[in-house]
Amino acid sequence: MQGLFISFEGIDGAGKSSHIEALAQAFKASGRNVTLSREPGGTPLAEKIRAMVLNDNMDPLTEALLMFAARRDHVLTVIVPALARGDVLLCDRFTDSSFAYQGGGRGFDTAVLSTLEQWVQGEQSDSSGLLQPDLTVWFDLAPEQAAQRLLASRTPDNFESQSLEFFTRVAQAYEKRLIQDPQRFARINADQVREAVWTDVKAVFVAKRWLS
Ligand SMILES: Nc1ncnc2c1ncn2[C@@H]1O[C@H](COP(=O)(O)OP(=O)(O)O)[C@@H](O)[C@H]1O
Ligand SMILES: Cc1cn([C@H]2C[C@H](O)[C@@H](COP(=O)(O)OP(=O)(O)O)O2)c(=O)[nH]c1=O
Repeated sequence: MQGLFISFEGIDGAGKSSHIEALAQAFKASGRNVTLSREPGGTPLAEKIRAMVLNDNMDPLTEALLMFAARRDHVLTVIVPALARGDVLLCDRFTDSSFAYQGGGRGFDTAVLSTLEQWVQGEQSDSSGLLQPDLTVWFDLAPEQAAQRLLASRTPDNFESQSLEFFTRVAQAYEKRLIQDPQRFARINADQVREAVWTDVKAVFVAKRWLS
């Protein structure tokens, strides 16, 4: 069976987590092997990098390089092998996060990000160019709403402690990525009760005939 690469995106607090878990269960129930992973992270090396980027102070270039260094290890040791096995790979964040957070949020040069994307994902692809998810599910929620949800839930890290303006830029950068590659994205209205969000998420997978 052909592997499926699905990434999940959105600003912090948009509510990705429980739906990724539910999709993993649904795919397993349909008989598929599922690999669950996340970025930054997903390998022992990349998890060490994750601890640094989420907690240490650094300049935007260092941050961007570390995100892509973690991704390189993740692509080579988890993503490519999982897809070769025919797994459904559910990944909490991928390169769209770098364009959204480093590009949009931090204002870092997106041309440099595109070069890093090419280096890290270029040689893994077939003739079409880059290794990219087959589908990216974008949980779209206003930054004000996401901040409310996070207030109630956890101690903020380097990114979660950013301003509403930062997250507005992150959300705008996601929108730009969607416009550049609309076929790859499913935009979910995350400003609904959890059950309604799940109904919308599930419908995307049913429409693609990946779940019934
Ligand atoms: N539809 C929803 N309505 C209200 N709160 C939600 C909803 N979905 C998730 N939450 C809560 O919002 C917080 C952030 O959700 P989480 O899944 O951790 O977000 P993310 O992984 O996208 O950062 C958690 O406390 C979670 O329980
Ligand atoms: C993958 C990636 C994540 N990030 C940020 C977005 C998130 O704030 C943070 C970690 O994401 P996430 O795992 O969603 O955080 P949490 O476990 O707290 O829900 O890393 C980037 O800035 N660039 C990237 O390329």
